[in-house]
Amino acid sequence: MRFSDALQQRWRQHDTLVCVGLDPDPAKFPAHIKGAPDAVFAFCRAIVDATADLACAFKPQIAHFAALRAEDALERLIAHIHQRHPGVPVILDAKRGDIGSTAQHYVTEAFDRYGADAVTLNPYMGRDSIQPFLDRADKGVILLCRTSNPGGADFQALDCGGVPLYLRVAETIARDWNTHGNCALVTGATWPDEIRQVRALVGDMPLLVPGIGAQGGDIEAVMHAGRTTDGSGLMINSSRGIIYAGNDKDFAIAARTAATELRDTINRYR
Ligand SMILES: O=C(O)c1cc(=O)[nH]c(=O)n1[C@@H]1O[C@H](COP(=O)(O)O)[C@@H](O)[C@H]1O
Repeated sequence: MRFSDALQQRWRQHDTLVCVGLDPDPAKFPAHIKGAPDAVFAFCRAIVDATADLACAFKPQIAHFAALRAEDALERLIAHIHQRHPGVPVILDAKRGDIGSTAQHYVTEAFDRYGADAVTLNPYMGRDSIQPFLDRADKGVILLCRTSNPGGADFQALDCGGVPLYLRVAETIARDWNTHGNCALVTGATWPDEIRQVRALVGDMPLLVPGIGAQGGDIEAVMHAGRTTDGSGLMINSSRGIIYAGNDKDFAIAARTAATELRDTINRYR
């Protein structure tokens, strides 16, 4: 199934805009998992199995696996999600972007090696660096626009002919790059006014919104700024706020409780 169709199905039929971020950090694992063999996979699989019905997508962050030499665990985790929870799309958070010939290898990495349904990319090297991803019409291409971090404005908000650069990025992607309807944008939850401006430019294009929970983003403000007229259009990501909600034997139940609360809070403003 195309990423965009899978996402629509999760929003409509499963009534959730929650994206569960998978950012494994063994220092934060419960003691009984920390010492176990294959701890990264065991931890993430438990979170996935406890939250899949509450998720519009899962978003594993690749550096959290690669830094631990756990790429193999990431491959198996994505295969597990497809097998046990078919229909829940997986966004590989890799923030790639390079010249076209190298980009082709990043395409193979994300979609063929890892089997992801979508990938996060940095569009600031321009269209040719993204084209090989755009050509995979069934896959989601999620482009950094206005990131959640404090330094996000350093370059993204620079004046670009009377308009901040991130709005030029949003406008260009919506107008010129989205010919297959497979683009989405990253707009941080910490900047609701910017989300509102981006939404006004890009119609119903999906927005990935990280920055809820640990980074302090406000759900009500995000929903008012970014929801589409049918009350969807957003993948609201929480990573640490869900996966480290508990740190004892019941950590997966605690993650489920946190994801349920997030879904219900979001749905109050749809
Ligand atoms: O592309 C992303 O996912 C991303 C973009 C952005 O602007 N800000 C941001 O925090 N992220 C990612 O979203 C996740 C946020 O994690 P928490 O702050 O723990 O919810 C991390 O995996 C970040 O790498």
